[in-house]
Amino acid sequence: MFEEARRRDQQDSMADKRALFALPENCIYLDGNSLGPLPVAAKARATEVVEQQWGNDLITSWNKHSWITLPQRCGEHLAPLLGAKADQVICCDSISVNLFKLLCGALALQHGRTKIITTTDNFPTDVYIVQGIQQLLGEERCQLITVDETEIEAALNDDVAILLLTQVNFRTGNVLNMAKLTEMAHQHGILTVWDLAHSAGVLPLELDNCQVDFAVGCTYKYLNGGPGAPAFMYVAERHENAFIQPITGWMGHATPFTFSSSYTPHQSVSQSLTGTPSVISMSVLEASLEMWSDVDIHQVRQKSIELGEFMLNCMQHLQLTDTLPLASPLNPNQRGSQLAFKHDHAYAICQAWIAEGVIADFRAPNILRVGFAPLYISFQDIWTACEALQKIMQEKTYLQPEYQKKQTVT
Ligand SMILES: Cc1ncc(COP(=O)(O)O)c(C=O)c1O
Ligand SMILES: Nc1c(O)cccc1C(=O)C[C@H](N)C(=O)O
Repeated sequence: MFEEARRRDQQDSMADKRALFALPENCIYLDGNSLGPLPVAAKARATEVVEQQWGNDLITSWNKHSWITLPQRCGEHLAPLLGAKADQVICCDSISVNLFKLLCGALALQHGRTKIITTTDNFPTDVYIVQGIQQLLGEERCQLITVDETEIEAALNDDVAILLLTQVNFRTGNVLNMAKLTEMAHQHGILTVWDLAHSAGVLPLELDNCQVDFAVGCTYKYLNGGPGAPAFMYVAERHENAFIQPITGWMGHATPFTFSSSYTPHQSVSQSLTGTPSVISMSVLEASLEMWSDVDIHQVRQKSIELGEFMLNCMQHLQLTDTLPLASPLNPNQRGSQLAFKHDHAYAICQAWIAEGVIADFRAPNILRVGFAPLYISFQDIWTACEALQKIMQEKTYLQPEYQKKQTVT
């Protein structure tokens, strides 16, 4: 398998992209689906923004370095990756806050319809935000309905206001069919909101072609924007005039610097902004997004699938398949850029793997999760990681007490 890994790395047309990242030595990083590593360009931009722009040019930087248009510029970099025409994507806040804005605004467009359907196994914040809106507006104006991923289609009817779905399940990696579900929702007059946290930067997306209404996503995973990097929002052009988000801050005003005492929404996606952009984070994000200008997302997807399939072959070769059964779909086209394995000691196995220099993550209650970020992960990384895993499983090193101790953030 090692020879095969070496051969595939030699044939990898994306192998040169690894040099764009400041990866630590002796570390195989299989957690870019939670926090992407540091791009070299982002590190340099952080220094420039802090030392030169903030340190030296001070407040003149809003104009001199165009800080004020960072949310729109980051949106422009993202749009092609999302399959969106320009002027529909903007960077701001977090997924959670952006979901609040989109869901409230979309509910208002649905005159009298109150039901928001999402999946029971969605990432919790998506569900919590709907619960919060339900509490704020009362059940007569917002009603949360959660269904199994297999029951989504059956739950769609003319009473439903919004279908809120995460395209790639954060635990299993199962991919929902965006084109089909969006079309089915529209047949019932339902608006769709897609969470692209585990899709952006790794799955080819076609928001415009799929006629998606609204979408959110984060930039700290496969897009390498850094911890807590600003999220993004997509508002389809056809909703631009009618959609009004509820956190009507001055940055969403048509003319913020007239300091008018009454709110006039910006007639563009900029209306989705609320307050001052986090300039340092967003500048770093912009440097990371610039890396994508010559990357073919279809090639990224192809390598992601190959890495996943190669890992499954290695696991089989090393006789790990029975001890670590797959919790992800077997069909690579049906899963995102990750594999999930079930084990009662998944947490401790993950800790023992980290001690061997392989960083993956644990998702409660029993999932060992591995993410594939094709720009910097090699086939040899996968083979080396699997060999380390085999040693841990054979020697049962995960039973050592030091690996059982739970940390705050897993
Ligand atoms: C599907 C999904 N939605 C939302 C979030 C988190 O959103 P936020 O940016 O608000 O922390 C995550 C991960 O943290 C996620 O996996
Ligand atoms: N956003 C995170 C954070 O602030 C701390 C730790 C992890 C995260 C994550 O992104 C978790 C991730 N969405 C997941 O799928 O598990």
